[in-house]
Amino acid sequence: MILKGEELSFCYQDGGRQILNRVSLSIESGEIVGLCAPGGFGKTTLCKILGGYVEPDFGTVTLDGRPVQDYRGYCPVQMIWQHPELVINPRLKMSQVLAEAGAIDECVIEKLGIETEWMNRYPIELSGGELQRFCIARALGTGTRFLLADEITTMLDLIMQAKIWNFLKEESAKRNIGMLVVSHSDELLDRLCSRRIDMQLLS
Ligand SMILES: Nc1ncnc2c1ncn2[C@@H]1O[C@H](COP(=O)(O)OP(=O)(O)OP(=O)(O)O)[C@@H](O)[C@H]1O
Repeated sequence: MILKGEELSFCYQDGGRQILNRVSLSIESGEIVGLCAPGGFGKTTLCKILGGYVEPDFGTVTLDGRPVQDYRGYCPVQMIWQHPELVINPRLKMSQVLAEAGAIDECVIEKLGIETEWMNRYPIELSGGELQRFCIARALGTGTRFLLADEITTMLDLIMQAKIWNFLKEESAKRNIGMLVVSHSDELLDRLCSRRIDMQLLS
């Protein structure tokens, strides 16, 4: 499969700053691609558009030629956000949060170190790092083909960061999932990615 963004342009308000200007990129199944640029350059915005959360003002996002916005129900392109507390419904118990994603392989839960006891808690009763592990699990439903990982480990300690990236790398290889990894860490991108896209060179 191939996830393609073509000629993407976007600004948040009419007449506001142009965040994306005819940006094109593509990611193939099983590839791990780094995305870098200075803060505020538009990395999160690009991910939101690639994941179908926000419509571009111009341009298209397709998955094997089919517009990503056309997917109803579970979208094969899943985004993991930088701030887990902002994307989890505070009124749901963690077991219900996971149920929203449909089928998730039991070994995903296990490898992320999610403890059974946490399932019965509300989001406010978990640490940021514990919550982020639920968000990663939720993004790895069996229908996921591409993952957009937007600075997902900044709130985790170094040991947990290493565990999560090793796990995601394995999962990407095992399930042929394509991944776009947004990070300010050159070291992480060097270690993980087969190529890197510098957004400053895209438009
Ligand atoms: N909902 C919004 N409304 C208006 N402007 C926004 C909105 N979201 C982001 N912006 C602006 O768009 C620009 C790009 O933001 P974005 O979050 O995509 O950048 P980023 O490269 O991911 O930044 P960082 O590395 O700091 O996370 C920033 O100037 C930001 O202030």
